[in-house]
Amino acid sequence: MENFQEFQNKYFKISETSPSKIILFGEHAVVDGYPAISMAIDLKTFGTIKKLDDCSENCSEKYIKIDLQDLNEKIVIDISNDEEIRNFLNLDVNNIVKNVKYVVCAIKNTIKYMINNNKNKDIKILPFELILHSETPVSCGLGSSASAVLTTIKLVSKLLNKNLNLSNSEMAEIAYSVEKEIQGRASITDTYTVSMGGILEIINNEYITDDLNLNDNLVELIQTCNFLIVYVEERNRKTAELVQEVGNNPKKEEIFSKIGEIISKLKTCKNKSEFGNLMTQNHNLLKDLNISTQKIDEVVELGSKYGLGAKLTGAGGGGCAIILLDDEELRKQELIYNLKKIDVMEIFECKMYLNK
Ligand SMILES: Nc1ncnc2c1ncn2[C@@H]1O[C@H](COP(=O)(O)OP(=O)(O)O)[C@@H](O)[C@H]1O
Ligand SMILES: C[C@@](O)(CCOP(=O)(O)O)CC(=O)O
Ligand SMILES: [Mg+2]
Repeated sequence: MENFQEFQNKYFKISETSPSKIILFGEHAVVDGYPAISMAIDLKTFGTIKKLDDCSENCSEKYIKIDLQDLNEKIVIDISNDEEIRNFLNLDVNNIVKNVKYVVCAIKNTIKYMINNNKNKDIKILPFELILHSETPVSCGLGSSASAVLTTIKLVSKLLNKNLNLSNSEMAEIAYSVEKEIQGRASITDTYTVSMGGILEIINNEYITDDLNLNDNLVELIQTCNFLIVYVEERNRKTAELVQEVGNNPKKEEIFSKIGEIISKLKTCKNKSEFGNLMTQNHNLLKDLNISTQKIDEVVELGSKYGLGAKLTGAGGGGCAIILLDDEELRKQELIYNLKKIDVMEIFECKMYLNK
């Protein structure tokens, strides 16, 4: 009969969750160093990991198994010998055609980080099975990529060394390395927001949290705001493509600096009406960047009519919009009624996520 240690090794199962995010101001411009304001939200990715039977040293077949339920994809990575492991750690994930690249890259970069930072000198890459599921709709501007990546990093680092407690900023650093590797051009916004929780300001690709001098008045104002998240329509392009396209837009500097000016005005913004107005102004600049769609514009119009302002959130090209709600319940009901009339995909109440 197996002893307790053997039993634990065999069935050791770890579960983790991570939030997703909205960008209140500054998407795309933030990739070029302009400021952005983001907030972690309570729509989560869940994951679980367990060791697979680690057959004897001479065993010729060892695998990492990944089950990505939302993508309907199952993947197997061969780690049977040193050469297979080396190949995996040197893998160019952008050669993978399927959408599994974020999670595969997260596993690869976590293992590399642990090896390079000597957190676990004799790190043994054990066969394991990882399962992910997200309540955040995938690829629609709510940072599902960052959320799936962070959940994977938490699980893999814990499984490979259960005494190792990577800090939130270490995990954010690994998560950012993944988004950068896949997007090419990427800011730290999504990965740091889901890792740190709360409200963040990003400037020059560095972050300021609300306990690190982020403008108090602004944080207080945002905390009194009620946002609605509207999943307007499916996005047919990934963030990576949209970011490249915007990067080649000849008007981008002019538009980004106007987005920067909106964020400066935010610092002296006194009330929700002004805040909502600035959101709509930010949206109009994203429209000029050609990343909005007719249906998102319709939702933004409804958001400005029945709420206090609205904009698309994330990379655009479809996906989600956020609306700042009027405090009057009747206006909210009118808004929801009109959103349903134009057949939006889903409506979420927006709750801020704070890291305990
Ligand atoms: N639940 C998930 N499980 C596995 N991979 C996911 C999940 N959610 C997102 N991803 C990965 O992230 C990609 C979408 O990322 P991206 O285009 O940046 O959209 P988003 O705006 O949601 O971050 C998916 O194609 C997939 O590779
Ligand atoms: C467009 C961008 O500013 C945010 C992308 O967010 P999402 O992947 O669409 O959730 C890109 C980035 O900051 O790296
Ligand atoms: Mg993303």
